[in-house]
Amino acid sequence: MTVGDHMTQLGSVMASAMFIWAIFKQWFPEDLGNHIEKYFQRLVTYFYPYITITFHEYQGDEFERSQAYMAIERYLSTNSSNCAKRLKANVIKDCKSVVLSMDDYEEVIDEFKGIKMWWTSTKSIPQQRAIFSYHADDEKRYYKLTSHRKHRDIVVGDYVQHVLDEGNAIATKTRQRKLYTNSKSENWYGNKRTMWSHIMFEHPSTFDTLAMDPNKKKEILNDLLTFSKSKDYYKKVGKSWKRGYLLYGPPGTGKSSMIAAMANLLDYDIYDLELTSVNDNTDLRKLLIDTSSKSIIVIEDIDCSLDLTGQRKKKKEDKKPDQKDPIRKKEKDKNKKKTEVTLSGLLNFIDGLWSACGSERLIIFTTNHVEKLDPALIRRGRMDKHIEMSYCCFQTFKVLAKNYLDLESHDLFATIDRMLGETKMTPADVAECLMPKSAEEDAESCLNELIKSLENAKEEARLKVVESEDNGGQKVQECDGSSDSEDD
Ligand SMILES: Nc1ncnc2c1ncn2[C@@H]1O[C@H](COP(=O)(O)OP(=O)(O)OP(=O)(O)O)[C@@H](O)[C@H]1O
Ligand SMILES: [Mg+2]
Repeated sequence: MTVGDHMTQLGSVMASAMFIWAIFKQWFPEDLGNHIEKYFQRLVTYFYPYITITFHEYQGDEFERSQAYMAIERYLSTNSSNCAKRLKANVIKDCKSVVLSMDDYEEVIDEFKGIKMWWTSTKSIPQQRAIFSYHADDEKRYYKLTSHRKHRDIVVGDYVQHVLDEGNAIATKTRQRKLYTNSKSENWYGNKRTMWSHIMFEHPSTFDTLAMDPNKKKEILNDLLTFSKSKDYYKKVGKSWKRGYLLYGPPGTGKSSMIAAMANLLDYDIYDLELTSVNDNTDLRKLLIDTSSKSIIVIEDIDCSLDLTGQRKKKKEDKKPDQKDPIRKKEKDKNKKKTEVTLSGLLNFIDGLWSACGSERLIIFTTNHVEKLDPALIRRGRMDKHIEMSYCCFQTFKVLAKNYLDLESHDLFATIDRMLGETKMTPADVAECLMPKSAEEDAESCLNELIKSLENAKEEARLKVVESEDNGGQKVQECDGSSDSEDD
């Protein structure tokens, strides 16, 4: 008879004895019954030569699945698929791969340093179902590890750690990156699980496809790689392991593409934080606590999200209509009424005590108007690196030409070089010109289209200057003639 059979038989004898005792217990006074049960348990433990450890899927009132449970699940999924007879299939990565794990009540045997370990996956179903529960179901799953008592130290110490480490290593290898976004505070219904919703993150942008000055690109790349390897350094200097980036520049210069490239480089998740959906500073803190390590927390268009900019500035500035971006202004006004997140709340989110929960995180703000931001928000230490994403220069164009047309040089490059120096055009607009619109369009016609667009942009810019000069002249005359003009 194997140890496994022995354990099963002994286990069932003990279980039967416990069952019989449960029937008899009701005939005893409560105190006496509890007393007998205590000694009975001790007796069972004395004769039962095994130790059993359970790992529950949810611990206490936590909404999140236990990290240990998930690590064991992954560890056993590599192990159990060979031995277990009943398996659960979990389809991942757009139905491209299947992860198998032990089905409920299935048992597998693992071996560690010559010692046998029995794993069972079990679930308990509550007698009374909750009328309303946040969990998808009320069944409580757990893994039970059983081994011989004489190996207790190895099981509790080395083996459990080995399983958790292996499980986490498998997670890193098979990790699917996610793009999270926060739902409106009023839709959380007190349930942590509804705070962030996510989709799989599969953005194709990389540092190779990102068009910008190669030296600047290399500097950012090194900065990111150094950060990701600096766990010990941050600990040594007493800083939490996080780094802030401010990406600024006109629309279409590659700020969002840069964030995607960063996530792809470091294999991080992205939390796209929509500040206007957050009710107040308390909710902001809850969201922060619920983000994982190895992630990028992004607040796009920070100047439009909240009135974070005007608090320390003159009121007069606020009263001016946002003529440049009326849609964003309207949105901003609408949202300002709903959210009570303040600048100090946001600063606390970035580098207050709460920000130290979790580690290995990037916090990125993007803006089209860096000059509008409160200096406190972007000072070094909060936003450690300020990166300007600007209009297309010749270096940027060369990366786009290589990516979009497979061209490293061409006779027309010299003309484009000269024209880019004279005209402001975003990489997004340049990329649009370089993209062939039909099968007949070859590289040269794309370059010619770009030259035409650059000529048009130059002419438009010239007309704007003439127009503004005319308006300026007119305004001076108006000011001379009237004392109650708007600017006064
Ligand atoms: N530097 C760049 N390198 C490569 N592609 C770029 C770059 N800038 C813009 N693009 C192209 O233009 C599109 C728009 O760029 P992106 O969304 O990154 O701009 P943005 O700076 O985030 O704009 P906004 O300020 O409006 O959010 C991208 O999908 C990409 O195809
Ligand atoms: Mg963007």
